[in-house]
Amino acid sequence: MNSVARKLLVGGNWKSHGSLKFVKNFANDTLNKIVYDTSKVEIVIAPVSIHLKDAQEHIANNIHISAQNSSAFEDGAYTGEISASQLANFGIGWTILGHSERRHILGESNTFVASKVKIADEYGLNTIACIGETLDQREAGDTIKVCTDQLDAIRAQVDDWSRIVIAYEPVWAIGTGKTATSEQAQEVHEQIRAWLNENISEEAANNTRILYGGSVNAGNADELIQNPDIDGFLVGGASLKPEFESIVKACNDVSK
Ligand SMILES: O=C(CO)COP(=O)(O)O
Repeated sequence: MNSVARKLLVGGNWKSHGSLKFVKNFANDTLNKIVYDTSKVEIVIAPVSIHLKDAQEHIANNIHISAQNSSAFEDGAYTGEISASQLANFGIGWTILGHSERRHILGESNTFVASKVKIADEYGLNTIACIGETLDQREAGDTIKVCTDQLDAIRAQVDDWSRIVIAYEPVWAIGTGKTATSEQAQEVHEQIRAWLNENISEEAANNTRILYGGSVNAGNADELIQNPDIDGFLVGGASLKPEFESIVKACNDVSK
């Protein structure tokens, strides 16, 4: 594989947090003031869906707005769902799919997640596809198998990987304060890239961003981003705080 410069990506997954006041204040006080090189770093912020319009209105600074989910179905009789076509129509260019909270709390299967990625791709949305193992799976030595099974399910339905960003989020590191060590994260990212090379294409392996997520904060971002296969972060808790700026800065300042 050639080494190519991939644009780094910092995603803020706000989960089911925030209010309209928070969206406006955080946009004005933090997000819109972040100084970064847009040729090097991309920022994507994902508020809850009823805050998307306000996020579009208040968040500037070349920051993309993302949904936190999109439907596995087209428009139709699917109560409570928001379709990829409706998001695209609303001017939303990104969606987060397969987050472990949806896989584990809401029971989304690998195949169901893959159906969502397929439809999102058909409507031109960029997808941050989340994968990752539980602690039990890691301790059983199944980390790579779990991750590649999740990726295989997407591969079975999606040919074009150019709009897919992968987020490796070990479930045991999410919201726990336990970050994967730099070595643990790099090891998995390297194997995900090797999977892309073998199963999608060399081009996909070279170009696909692989983000790390799980207790990323201002204190560990500098070290994690030094790794050759870590192309940015998907940040939960720290993306709701002013320290998000330092995480973007860590990506902006790294030389790879
Ligand atoms: O789930 C995550 C991002 O999608 C990570 O959450 P935390 O950064 O809060 O651990």
